[in-house]
Amino acid sequence: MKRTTTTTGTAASSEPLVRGDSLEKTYGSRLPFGRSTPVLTGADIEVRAGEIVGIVGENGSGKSTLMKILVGVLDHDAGTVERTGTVGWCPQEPLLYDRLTVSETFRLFGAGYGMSRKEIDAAKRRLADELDFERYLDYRVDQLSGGNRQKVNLSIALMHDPDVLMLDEPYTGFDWETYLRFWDMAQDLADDGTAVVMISHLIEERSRLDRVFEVRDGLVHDVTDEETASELRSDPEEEHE
Ligand SMILES: Nc1ncnc2c1ncn2[C@@H]1O[C@H](COP(=O)(O)OP(=O)(O)OP(=O)(O)O)[C@@H](O)[C@H]1O
Repeated sequence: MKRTTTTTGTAASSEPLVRGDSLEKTYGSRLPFGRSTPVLTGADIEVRAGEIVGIVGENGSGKSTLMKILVGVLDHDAGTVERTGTVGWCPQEPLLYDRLTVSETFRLFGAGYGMSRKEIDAAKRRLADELDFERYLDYRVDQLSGGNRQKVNLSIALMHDPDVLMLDEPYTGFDWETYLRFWDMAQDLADDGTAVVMISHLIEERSRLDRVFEVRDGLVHDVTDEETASELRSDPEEEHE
């Protein structure tokens, strides 16, 4: 099974790696005669190499829908998506097989990514060390705690060193230390030229994001400058100046 979506071409620094233009998506009703739900009505977004981009917005505004369309796992009704390079996706709900062990999970996804046995093993050791789950490598996925399952979910998205990393609230269930380690990893990846796109709900982490896009009323708004302005407004030191 493959989680990557690949097109030809390599990522030059600060070139757009993912671009969505005029994206539209309406979900059909789950009930007969029920109402359909228009979610995106002409959304534009561009993500460049080496930046950490946050996608924010109210519950139900369409953040996950937008991300799934950019990853390529959900069809859109209109508009275009362009991707360059490989994509890693960490969905909100882990898409893991309960009956496989953690090591077997790495082997399965690594094979899907086209990695050699040696590369898979190296990635597994590195990520298990960084996210501190070495002692669970022989556990079955259904025996893991929620936080450890999420660590595996994130590692699977990262293991093939993708050019673009799409993360849907990747730290749900992480303890504080793991959360901080996660951010170090995200920063290191961005420093190496990976484009990191993250759905975020935490005001606290806005300062870690290079750009912030808000999904609102079916569109994507670049609110980076508004965020910076509101941060300055709420900075007590600024107020005393
Ligand atoms: N498969 C589906 N079928 C029908 N409606 C859906 C489906 N998936 C999502 N929706 C609806 O589309 C809207 C956007 O959902 P989405 O999950 O993209 O929002 P979100 O911004 O990621 O929300 P949250 O912050 O709660 O995770 C919601 O009204 C949701 O109920």
